[in-house]
Amino acid sequence: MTETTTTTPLIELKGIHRRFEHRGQQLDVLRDLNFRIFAGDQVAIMGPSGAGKSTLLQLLGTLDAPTSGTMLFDGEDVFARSSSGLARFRNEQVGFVFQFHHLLPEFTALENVMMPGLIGRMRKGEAEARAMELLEKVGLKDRVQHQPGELSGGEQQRVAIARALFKKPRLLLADEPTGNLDLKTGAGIHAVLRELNESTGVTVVVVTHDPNLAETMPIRVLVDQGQLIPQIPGDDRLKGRVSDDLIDQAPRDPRQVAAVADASVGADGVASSAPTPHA
Ligand SMILES: Nc1ncnc2c1ncn2[C@@H]1O[C@H](COP(=O)(O)OP(=O)(O)OP(=O)(O)O)[C@@H](O)[C@H]1O
Repeated sequence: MTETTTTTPLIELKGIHRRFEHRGQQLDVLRDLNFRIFAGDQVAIMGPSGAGKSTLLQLLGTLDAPTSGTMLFDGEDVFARSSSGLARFRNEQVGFVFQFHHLLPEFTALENVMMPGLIGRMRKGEAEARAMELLEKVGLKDRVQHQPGELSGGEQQRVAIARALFKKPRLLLADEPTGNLDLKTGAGIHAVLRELNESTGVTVVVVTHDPNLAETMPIRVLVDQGQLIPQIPGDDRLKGRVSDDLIDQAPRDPRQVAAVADASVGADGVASSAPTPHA
């Protein structure tokens, strides 16, 4: 579904900076990050552990806010909203899928998927019909009455994807959705995400460690030194999405980045100095 376009981006990140402060130390995870995502894009975000992938995804989903910078969603400065306005934004526009599916174990697949509708006071019949349609789309028509414990890991993740799409969000964010799965099952999950992107037009952004899975997504970016650069230097598909001077930038040796990130983790397992220290 991805193509270079001149229309208004669905999301525009402008000069995003995210600094964490921990025990008096500052950690600048994202630094002057600029990126555009267009409606219908399929984006893979890669980068070594600690580079800031989850931080970026959390910002895209407004679960976290930048220290400075702007995020426009369909032209609107979303972080200018009140906290209830942000909650409404998330509820209406964003679906989340995480590494661990967070399904309710005592409910069936169907009930899990229709839960957002029931919470939102949708009529039961309507919620059920929508959930059935989504479960069919993710290939689980024959598993609707199974509880999560009676489903495989890949099937559970498909249920989580169906649930994330229940409210017809325009943006689907997935943080390592295959991190807990073997390669073949993970490939199946990426295929489902691509099919849903193509059939519903939902914009998909996936964080993944796995280069094989990332390769199935047309837009591939790397978090490197707090910015987003193409995974493949010179990748024309990034035109209009990252600034021209970053398009040809080659990533640093990932082992170097990982080594710096590891060095930033203190004995308590929490980052205590910056992978990209603030001068
Ligand atoms: N709330 C926080 N307070 C302090 N430091 C934080 C906080 N959240 C994240 N960090 C630090 O920010 C850095 C980036 O974290 P993030 O989770 O975004 O990395 P990641 O690229 O997703 O890593 P991984 O692949 O291991 O999940 C890490 O060094 C982390 O310790």
